Amino acid sequence: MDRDFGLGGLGLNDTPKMPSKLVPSPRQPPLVPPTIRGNSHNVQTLLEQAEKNSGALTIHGVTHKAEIKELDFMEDIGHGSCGTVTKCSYKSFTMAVKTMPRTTNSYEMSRILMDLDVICISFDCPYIVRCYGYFITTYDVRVCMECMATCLDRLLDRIKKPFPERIIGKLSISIIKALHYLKTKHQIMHRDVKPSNILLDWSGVIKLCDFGIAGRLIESRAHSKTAGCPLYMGPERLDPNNDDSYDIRSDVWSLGLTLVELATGRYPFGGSEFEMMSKIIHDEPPRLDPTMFSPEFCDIVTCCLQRDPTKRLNYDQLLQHPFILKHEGVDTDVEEWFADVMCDSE
Ligand SMILES: Nc1ncnc2c1ncn2[C@@H]1O[C@H](COP(=O)(O)OP(=O)(O)OP(=O)(O)O)[C@@H](O)[C@H]1O
Repeated sequence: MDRDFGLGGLGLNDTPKMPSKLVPSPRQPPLVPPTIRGNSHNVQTLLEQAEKNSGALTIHGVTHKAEIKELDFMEDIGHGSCGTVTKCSYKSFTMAVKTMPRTTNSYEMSRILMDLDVICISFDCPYIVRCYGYFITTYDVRVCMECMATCLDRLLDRIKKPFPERIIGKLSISIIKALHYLKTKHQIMHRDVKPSNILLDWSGVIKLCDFGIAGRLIESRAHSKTAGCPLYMGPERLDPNNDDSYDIRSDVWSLGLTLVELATGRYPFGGSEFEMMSKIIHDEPPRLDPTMFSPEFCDIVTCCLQRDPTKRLNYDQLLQHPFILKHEGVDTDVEEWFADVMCDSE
């Protein structure tokens, strides 16, 4: 694979060299706790380590020692809870730059470092948005990424109609492979799978982004209950009576809800946020209408949206599911569909 960032962000190359707790070595068992959270000493140390590679941008295999003033602002892309994303150019090369203000709050800082860490170590996954490098200044952290065309929630908003099943088939493959990669290669779960964290580029390539609240797995389980958007959390993460740990199957639930939202054009629960969360915990999980969708599609959604996490399929099983196998074998032109819907919605 063409590897665009030799920096590997935080001093990482093909093999992570830094003995940092920020970087789990794939060769060791996953057992680095989510160390950086809430521990200001750790956060400071990790930040100092990361600063060593600040300004190294690797584009088309060439590493440039860049300065922030060489980034030319082109336009705003959007804002999230952690920062702002803008389109910039560096020596005529277009990038999306996510700027996150530095803060003295070590939890917030650990989110920024986690986002940076995961995107950097995932350079070899074609289903995760690519990082060219980053800048750490006195005031903020700026992550330079490949510039995608849009995220799926904005696209839904814009086209105001559901995505066709064949497109959902293709994007399911990419997202399941991205999540599977994070789990098997880095022992990480995403914890914030939702349409706004799935990006699409103009050639129809689909990628996962936004790793600020990703969690390290300890003996395959994650422990922080608070991280993530509650509306996409599995019932086991919302239920106050549940113990504090959960596993990748919580991301499988979030994936299932995302598929329903894309297939129907709307988030499946209504009411206030509290009512929606209560429905997730107590009501029957959403299902697709079998008169409108193929049996395989209805089935994969049912397999993801099981109230009992142990009944949900894991990634290996999802990758073997008939819905995924069917769409892997079909030549679907996502690029053409995307160009058409963008044109129709102008
Ligand atoms: N690499 C990228 N290329 C193009 N657009 C991007 C890229 N990364 C993020 N965006 C867009 O920028 C906007 C802000 O993204 P960001 O990840 O900061 O927040 P979010 O995911 O929307 O919200 P939150 O962080 O609260 O979950 C989103 O609309 C997202 O689609």
